[in-house]
Amino acid sequence: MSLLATSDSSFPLLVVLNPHAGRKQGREQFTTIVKPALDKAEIPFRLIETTAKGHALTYFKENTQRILSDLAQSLATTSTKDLILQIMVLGGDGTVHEIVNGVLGALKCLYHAQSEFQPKIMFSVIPTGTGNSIATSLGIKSVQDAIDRYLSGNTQALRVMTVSTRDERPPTAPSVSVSSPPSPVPFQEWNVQLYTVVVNSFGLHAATVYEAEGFRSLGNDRFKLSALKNIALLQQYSATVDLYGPIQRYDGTVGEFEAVPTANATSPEEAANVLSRHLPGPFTYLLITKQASMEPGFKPTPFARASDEWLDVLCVQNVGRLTMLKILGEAKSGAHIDDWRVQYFKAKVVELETPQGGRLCVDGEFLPIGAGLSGRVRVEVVSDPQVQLFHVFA
Ligand SMILES: Nc1ncnc2c1ncn2[C@@H]1O[C@H](COP(=O)(O)OP(=O)(O)OP(=O)(O)O)[C@@H](O)[C@H]1O
Repeated sequence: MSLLATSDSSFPLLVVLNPHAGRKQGREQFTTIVKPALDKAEIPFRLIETTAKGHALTYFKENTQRILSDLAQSLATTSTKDLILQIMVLGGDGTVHEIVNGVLGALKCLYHAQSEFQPKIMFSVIPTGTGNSIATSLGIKSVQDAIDRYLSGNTQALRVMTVSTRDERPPTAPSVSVSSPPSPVPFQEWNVQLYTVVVNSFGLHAATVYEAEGFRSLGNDRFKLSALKNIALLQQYSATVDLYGPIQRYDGTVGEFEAVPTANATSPEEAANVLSRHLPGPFTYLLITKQASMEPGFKPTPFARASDEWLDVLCVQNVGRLTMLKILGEAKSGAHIDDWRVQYFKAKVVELETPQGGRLCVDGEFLPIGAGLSGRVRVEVVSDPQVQLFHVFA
């Protein structure tokens, strides 16, 4: 998709610079590479430098309506469907996550009044964070590469996931049982807590990200150090996970995803519509993501695509230290998915429930999970066009 048809060259590109991301080199990268490139291309921009955690979230919550109204004025249009707002992010996935949540928080109230309100938000992600999962999954190799892709104008959808918890009303669905998985609980009973663009994780991955914050000065190595520490003290995380479908599972013998077989299916069509799969845990490692790579050289869900409607679910249940080390070692290239102890699914909805509570890592933030059915958490890919506004220069 090219931007040339609908963007307004006089409206400034918003450049959001997180000076704290990665090894704190964002400012330098901006001054030496990004700004000269934008100046050379005569692209006007407005710089927003974040000053603290949560700044980008608050900024976009408070200012998105005004920014879009200024953009509409500059385009002399009344149709919000024509609006394309470009945001260049010098930061990592956490900064993109804050902006997405800020924009959607700002637009929520407009939707009651105006069902047609669907601007497009185009991100240019300049990888100056640590993991840079979005940029790495797109194959972006450097700051210059990201700028070149911005200037070439090709974009693709950046599908958003929701993370929801149950509301306070008493449950109407049957409680979970190992022998018979529950039906998905109707969406009206769920409250969206957060929007997420990269990864939701539980178990070792969540523990690794949680502790890696303390090793920020090490750059990318902070994840390796934290992972090694958590593998040395490896825990199994009690939970049950239900996948709702249709569901596909990667089959290493053919190198493809296949519909999850069911004992009762009488035809391939029926098998393709398997609607649920119950995983009893305990979990060593669980990722629910739309990105193929979490960081350069780490490709846990190699078939994930930011632009499609699938959740990629990587699941390792109840394995020991050596097996986990082997699996993570092979995940550098993506070869781990051929290991029989790794379950790799595609699903539409994932629900997780823990007996004693725990924490879900949501794009680097941490959502506490309550114990039992009332703490059940649900992840799904958004199909609502009023939420699915985001695109990324690819
Ligand atoms: N000026 C600031 N000082 C301190 N923290 C900030 C500042 N601006 C933003 N932050 C916070 O920095 C954190 C890290 O940002 P971000 O996630 O983009 O980088 P990263 O963690 O290095 O990269 P990645 O998420 O790709 O691994 C975010 O939680 C963000 O809220």
